[in-house]
Amino acid sequence: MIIENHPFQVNQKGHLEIGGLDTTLLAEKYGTPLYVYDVSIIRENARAFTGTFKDLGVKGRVAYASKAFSSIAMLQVMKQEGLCLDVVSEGELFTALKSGFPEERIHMHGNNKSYHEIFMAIEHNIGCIVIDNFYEIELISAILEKQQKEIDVLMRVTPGIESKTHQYIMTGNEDSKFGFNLQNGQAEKAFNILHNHKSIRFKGLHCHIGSQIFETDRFELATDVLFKELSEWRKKYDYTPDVLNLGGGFGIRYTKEDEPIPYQNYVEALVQTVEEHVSEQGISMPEIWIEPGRSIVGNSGITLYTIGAMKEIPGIRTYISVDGGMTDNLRPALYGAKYEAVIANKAVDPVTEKVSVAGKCCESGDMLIWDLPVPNVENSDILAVFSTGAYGYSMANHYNRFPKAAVVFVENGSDKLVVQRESYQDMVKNDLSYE
Ligand SMILES: Cc1ncc(COP(=O)(O)O)c(C=O)c1O
Ligand SMILES: N[C@@H](CCCC[NH3+])C(=O)O
Repeated sequence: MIIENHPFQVNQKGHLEIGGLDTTLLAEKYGTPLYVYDVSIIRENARAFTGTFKDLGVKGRVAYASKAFSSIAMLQVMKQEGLCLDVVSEGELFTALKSGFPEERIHMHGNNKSYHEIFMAIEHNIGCIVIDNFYEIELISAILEKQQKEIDVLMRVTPGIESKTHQYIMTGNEDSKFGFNLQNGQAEKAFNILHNHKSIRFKGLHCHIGSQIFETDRFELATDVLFKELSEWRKKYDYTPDVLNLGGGFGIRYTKEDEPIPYQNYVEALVQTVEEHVSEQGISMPEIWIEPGRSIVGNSGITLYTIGAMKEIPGIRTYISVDGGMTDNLRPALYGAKYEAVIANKAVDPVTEKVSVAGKCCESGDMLIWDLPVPNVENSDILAVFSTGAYGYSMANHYNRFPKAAVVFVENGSDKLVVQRESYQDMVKNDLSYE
């Protein structure tokens, strides 16, 4: 039997399966909370993007936004799929290098890159730095001079477009901490510095309008805004871009209210919009780069929890508490994000009640799901929350000194531990005594 809205099945015992394996056995083997990824879904998602560029015969790059989930094993899967990689910090870059990711396929982002981060990126000859601000231009110039090198860069611009998503994850609006503003002339000023720079190879523009976006129209609108500016720069400076990076942000299904469109549609819409502008302006087609994070890993991951305490407040609600919460999934507390879940060991049992799933942190706001329909729930049942593959582990934290959970990859019926569960010893390893 197939689970509604999610790419998983139920086995003959009535247990939820992932990648051909019984989730209750995975929970028993590795403990809970446990993040489990079906790697075949990750590959399928990645190929939906790369395959569309191939089918359209358009030169493109798909850079996995590793902020969605960065670990050595995950980046090795991205490498195997031939993707490029977006990193936003020295830590993400370090992980990429440790995973053996080809340096020339790494792109570096960040709205406040440190001297150190830029130094490391240039030292490792990464493929591209996406410049965000004037201070960064100064830092890069000084480091290139010191290392006697050149580097490819893109310039991040904010097109002044509000995407239809949560306010915290909009990035392309005018009032944004990211990038150079197109409206007030900052972008043109930066362009003049970059275009004429002796050791910066200015390849083009970058724009990312936000995350968890379901329509193609805002992406098309943002592309229109870029071409309006580019048309000016062509007339004034005889400049045409080699590359346009149109960001990530493609939406996935968390609950039945979400209606994601096929990933192919985003690539097709972006390519078509760029082609129209290119032919109108009579210039050559730039390479189109995109940076999906959530859409590559989000629906491939689930989190398994063990249900513990339950509290019924007659006439109000029943709380069931799990052995994780906002420490392994901050999204409900931070964005009011919604999730769906099943009792993994009773995946086909008839629904009898609604319960609300609480985490075990000392915060009333530590609620994972409100009003979840479930069969008769008992202590020690296993709860499986869907679509936790993106921004789960990567935003995990140590509140209340809960150790970070383990991560397991499954593919073709076999399982492999890829991130160990943290120990209490790990938790205190940087603490020093004051006695
Ligand atoms: C610059 C940039 N690129 C790519 C992404 C990836 O976004 P998503 O995970 O929604 O695809 C983000 C996050 O919003 C981002 O800020
Ligand atoms: N962390 C966010 C997305 C941030 C995107 C990065 N700019 C989320 O969970 O939805």
